[in-house]
Parts: sequence; C-alpha cells; structure tokens
Amino acid sequence: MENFWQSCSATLEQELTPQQFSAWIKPLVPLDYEDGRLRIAAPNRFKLDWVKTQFASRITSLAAQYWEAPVDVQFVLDPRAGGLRKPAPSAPSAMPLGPRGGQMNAEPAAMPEAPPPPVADNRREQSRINEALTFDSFVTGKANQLARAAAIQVANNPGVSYNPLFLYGGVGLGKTHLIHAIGNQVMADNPSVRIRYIHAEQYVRDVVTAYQRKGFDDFKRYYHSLDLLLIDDIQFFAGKNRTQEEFFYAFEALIAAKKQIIITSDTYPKEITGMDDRLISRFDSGLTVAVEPPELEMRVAILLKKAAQESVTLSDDVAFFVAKHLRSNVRELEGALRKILAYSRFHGKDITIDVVKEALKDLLSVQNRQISVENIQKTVADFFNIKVADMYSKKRPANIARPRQIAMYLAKELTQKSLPEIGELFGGRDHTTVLHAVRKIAADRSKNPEINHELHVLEQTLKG
Ligand SMILES: Nc1ncnc2c1ncn2[C@@H]1O[C@H](COP(=O)(O)OP(=O)(O)OP(=O)(O)O)[C@@H](O)[C@H]1O
Repeated sequence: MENFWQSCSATLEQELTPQQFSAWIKPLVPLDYEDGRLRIAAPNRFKLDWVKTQFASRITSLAAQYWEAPVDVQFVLDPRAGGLRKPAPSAPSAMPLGPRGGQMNAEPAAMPEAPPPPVADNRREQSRINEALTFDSFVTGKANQLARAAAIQVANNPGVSYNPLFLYGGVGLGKTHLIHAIGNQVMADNPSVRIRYIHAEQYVRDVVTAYQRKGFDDFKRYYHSLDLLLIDDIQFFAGKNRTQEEFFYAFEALIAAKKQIIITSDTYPKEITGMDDRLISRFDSGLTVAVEPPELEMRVAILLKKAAQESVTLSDDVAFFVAKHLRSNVRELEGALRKILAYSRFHGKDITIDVVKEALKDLLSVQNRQISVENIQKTVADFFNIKVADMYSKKRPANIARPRQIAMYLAKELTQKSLPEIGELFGGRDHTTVLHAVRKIAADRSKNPEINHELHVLEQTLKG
C-alpha cells in the first residue's frame, strides 16, 4: 500500500499544479488495504468532500492499474481528526439534494486551511457568489423591473417557476448583479444548496482542462449534481462545439431533475451566433427577459444610492447632471462616481457641477461624440452615395437594401439599441429584419476581406 501511495502521489504531482498537489493530495494518508479495498484518510471534512468529487476517479484508476484489479477506494475522515463517525453538519433542505459537490479548476491558494470553516461558508466559497450583489443593493426602474420580478420569483421557487431563466441585455446593465442576487437569496433560504456561479469563459476553460486530463466523468458529476447553476455571458460559447455539447448534457440533466438554471447573455437566444440550434431552443424554453439600459430617473437613483453607500450625499442637481450625460450603462455610472469622489477628496472640494465637469472631463468629451443611429445612417448613406431617407424607406433595390443592412449591422454593433429599437429607427421595420441584416453582414464580413475593410473604414469614421 505504501508503495502504491508513493507512485500514485508521484503521478498526481505530475498532473496537478504544485498548489493543487500540496493542498489536496499531500494531506491524504493511506490507512489500509484489504481484500481489494483501499482506505484513504483526509484531515477534515472539507478536504474529504473535495477530494471525493475531484480526485476519486483518478486515484481509483491508478489503484486499479497498480494492483491490476478493480479497487474499491474509500475516502474517510482521518481518525486522528476525531471525526470519523461525526455526521456532516446539515441544514434544512427545500430542494432535492444529490451528492455533495466540489468544483473544477480548484484554486487551492484561495481555499481555507485548517480549521475547516462551517459548511455554509464552504458553500459560499465554492459557489463563487458575491455576497455584495443582492436584491437590496439593486436599484429598480422600468428598464429592469421585469427582470428583477422574474429573478425574485425564481429565487423564491428555484427549479419550479421559470426554468431556465434567460436574462439578456447590453454590457453593464446589471445581469450579473441579478443572478448573484438570486444565488444569495437561495443560499440564505437554504445554506446547504449546491450553487455555482460561473462565467461562460471559465466554463469553456474547465471543459478544456477536463478534456486534457480525461476528466469528463468528474466534470459531469460535478455540474450534473448542482441545485442551481448560474452561467454568465453564455455568448462566449459561440463556436465552441465541445463546450456546447457538455453544456447541453448538463442542461438536460439539471432541467430533468428540476434544478434551476439561470443564464445571461448580451443578446436574446435566437440572436446568438455560432450556437447549436438545440441549445438555442432550450434557452428559450423557460422565461426570457430583457434588461434594458436605465432611464434617466433610474440613473439618478443609482447614483444617489451608490454615493450613499460611500457615505456621500450627492445633490439632485449633480446626480441629474451626471445621469443626463452618461446614458449607456450602470458600470459607466459607477466609474464616473468613483472618479468624482476621488477628485473631490483629493482636491478637498465639495461636489458641485463644476467639480463634476472637471473630474469627468475625458468621459464627457467622449460622450459628446457618442455614436447615434442617425449618425450611422447619415455616414453610411454618404459612403454609398444614397439618400438618408432611403434608410427608412420601404424601397428594396439592391443598391439601397445593402447599405441599409450595413447601417443596421453598425447600429447593433456600435450602439446600445435593441433590435426592435433599431427596427423602429429604420422606418418601423420588424426586429427579425434587423436580425437578418446583422447576421448577413456579420457572415459576409467574416468571409470577405473587402467587405471587412469597408466596414472597418465606416467604423473608424463613426468613432472619429
Ligand atoms: N440596477 C442596479 N442597481 C445597482 N447596481 C447596479 C444595477 N445594475 C447594475 N449595477 C452595478 O453595475 C455594475 C455592472 O453590472 P453587471 O456586472 O451586473 O452588468 P452585466 O449586465 O452583467 O454586464 P456584462 O454583460 O458586461 O457582464 C455592477 O457593479 C452592478 O452591481
């Protein structure tokens, strides 16, 4: 047994990062090997759970290779830790629970060492839920009230009401905030629920790691055993076929088991390019809700709330001034407020409109050059030598239809407007017409370098 453990450790040391090896494998102690059963002890319950979910199958297969026979590898709490028979702390559960989960791509440096924290804390850490992003700290307005209502509904009845919940909208509009808020509430209601927030890019990386390590069994076991999966910016799956396939399995397994899935994206399901149709239709099979850019009053409310969180009182004049000039998203508002506060603290000045103008000098000059759909229509019309009115006319000859499609594509790319809004600005056209134009031009652009160049010139002209 000692020889096996030496060779097994040496192999794992090769396969894992040094941090992973010393955090998870080094503390393990082989206890005994008898009649094809190997017992390995972990120093605490936290590590025990982790090792079981992340490394059990690899260790089992190394053991089978070594003894040239199947080995029943059992992981137990180290008796010296005095907890071999101690039951795991449990919490009331309203949701169906499977085996305890772990996570892929462990980041052991961030993991707590002894003494192990309570289960609820482990759960929070493993879930990657940010506790600052709650419903309480989320400002509501017309732009997001539907999304917030749906999120609250789902948080109250995970796996029951809308599954999946699909939230879409432009950058910095609060989608990530909302899904963390759901996670926080579900966790507060039931600390033992297995939740995972993951950005789609990280999920792609996890698939690659699983692929390299031939660890798909562990990967599947982990994702398929969650109670609540929050996956952010799913548009990053575009063109990643293996990731899409894995996610499809996870999706099917979780939905079938009535586990909740919440997805965000920068656009609505049918508009995501490079995504398998099977997935797109599943994304749309629950509830799909838009998060729109905040209207003026909401931008003001956000500024006042964020300032209050910093113990600063903004005058209404100042809040309105900033909100009128910065229109695109909440992240931008937060950045502006940070600049204003830093400027006023550094110069020891009260926050007045003049101070704001000074603090936001660069930002405001960029905003003044902000690209509008009207601007795009005019620039494209000039470029192709047609009349601006042709942009909204019902005429369809190719020499007009094509520039119009290009203008729609650029409007989608360079402004925060939604497809229906763009359709409206192009003579009341349906959003599917805009979608068709956007896809067509994007496809042409990727195939034809000349068209790509033409679009590049237009973009540079518009960005000034
Ligand atoms: N309604 C809101 N109330 C309070 N804060 C908000 C609101 N909406 C967004 N924020 C804050 O704005 C910042 C950006 O929001 P968030 O990251 O959730 O945007 P997002 O829609 O996920 O954007 P992206 O697509 O770029 O990931 C965060 O700090 C978030 O807390």
